[in-house]
Amino acid sequence: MPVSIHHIPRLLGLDHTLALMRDPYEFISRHCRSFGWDVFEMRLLLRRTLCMTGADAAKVFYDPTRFKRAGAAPLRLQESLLGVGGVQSLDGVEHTHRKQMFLSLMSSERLQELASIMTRTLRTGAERWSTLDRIVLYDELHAVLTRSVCEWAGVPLPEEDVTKRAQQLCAMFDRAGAVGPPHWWSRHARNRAERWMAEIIESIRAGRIDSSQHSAAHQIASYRDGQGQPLDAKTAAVELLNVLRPTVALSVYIVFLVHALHMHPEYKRRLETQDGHLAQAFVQEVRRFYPFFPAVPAIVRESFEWKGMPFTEGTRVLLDLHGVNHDPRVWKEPKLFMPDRFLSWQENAYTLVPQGGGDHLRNHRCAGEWLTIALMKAALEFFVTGVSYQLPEQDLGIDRTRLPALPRSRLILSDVRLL
Ligand code: HEM
Repeated sequence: MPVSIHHIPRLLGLDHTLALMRDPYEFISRHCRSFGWDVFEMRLLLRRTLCMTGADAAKVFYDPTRFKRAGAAPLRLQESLLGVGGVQSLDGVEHTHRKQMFLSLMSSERLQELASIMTRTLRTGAERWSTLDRIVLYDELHAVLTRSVCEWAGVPLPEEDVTKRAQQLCAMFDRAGAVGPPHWWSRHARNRAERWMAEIIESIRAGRIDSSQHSAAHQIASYRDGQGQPLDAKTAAVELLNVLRPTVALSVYIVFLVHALHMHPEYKRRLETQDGHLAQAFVQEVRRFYPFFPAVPAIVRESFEWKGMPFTEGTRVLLDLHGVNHDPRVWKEPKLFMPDRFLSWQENAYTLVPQGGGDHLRNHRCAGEWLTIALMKAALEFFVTGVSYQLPEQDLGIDRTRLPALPRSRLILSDVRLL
């Protein structure tokens, strides 16, 4: 029996876009708490929008019979973060077919291969860092991850282009949520990067680049859809960027790993001596605890009612990913950083959703989640046993008004020494 409510929880006012942008991580859960309900209505970009939080909401949100993704992402995010025509915007069999291609890149051997490349590249980076007074880790990681993922994905990257390409890949996720000039730079960066990727795809197809058959570039260039058709070069470029861009975005999580090690030195000591269970638990808690991707959008496919709220066909809906990860009904002391909670955790596709929920193939859950965990574990090992460093005086407070959130200092390291 659906629960009925007499008054629809609704935010008063013409539009709430600015309020959401000012407080992207807490906005939805704060209002759900004040309404005492898991869903409320507001206006976003002048459209009626429903915001939902909690594990039950995640279960409904990831039911593809109720929601679709075509037309869900606002144009400004397509022009910067996502691109047009990528897997994020597909539904049904077309989505599953293309998603399968992404998931086929994620065998455990391939994940370990990228983890080894990244560790090697981190060591080379740290050799240079050891000659400098101090470094800003967030900025340095962009080049490390760009080099690593290009090598792994079969994308040739001349040394003289590393800085430029790293800046372009970073701008797509680091400035996408901004307004004004930083957002325009993000769009410009996407245009340049898509042209670069389209050239790579065409060169592979013409046999001018001999990339490994297993590489992401080769797989995307030779992908055929359900009708046996290849992707046009622009869409293939968007999909190759769907591998490169988020891998460089791991710089955010690696900064948070080092931040967490600094704030909780007892874990550093335990990680030096304990087996992989604690490393896995530490990585999971970093993904749960720190703010990264605040919410995801979808569109109601056919009208239905949930918790007394009418979900009318065509309405935009936001699922509060950060709020689900901090829901006190599921997580004891959600605002405390406690990796031990994951030592006995039962895997659940709807309570821990930093990279989306549900099923990786059938739903839009992040295609790179296993890769993210593998690279975070490799980075954790490097910063625990591979290198020593100091954190000089700096502002380590997390700026939650920017997207993605980051320590205000972007994490400054000094006295770096390879061990
Ligand atoms: C850096 C950490 C990462 C975070 C926080 C993250 C987060 C997310 C989120 C929230 C979604 C959307 C889920 C949804 O729409 O329901 C997503 C989708 C996706 N992610 Fe990630 N991601 C990360 C890393 C990666 C990596 C490393 C890759 C690839 C190598 C990747 C590839 C994708 C793709 C292709 C999709 C679209 C999936 C689909 O629409 O079916 N992500 N990610």
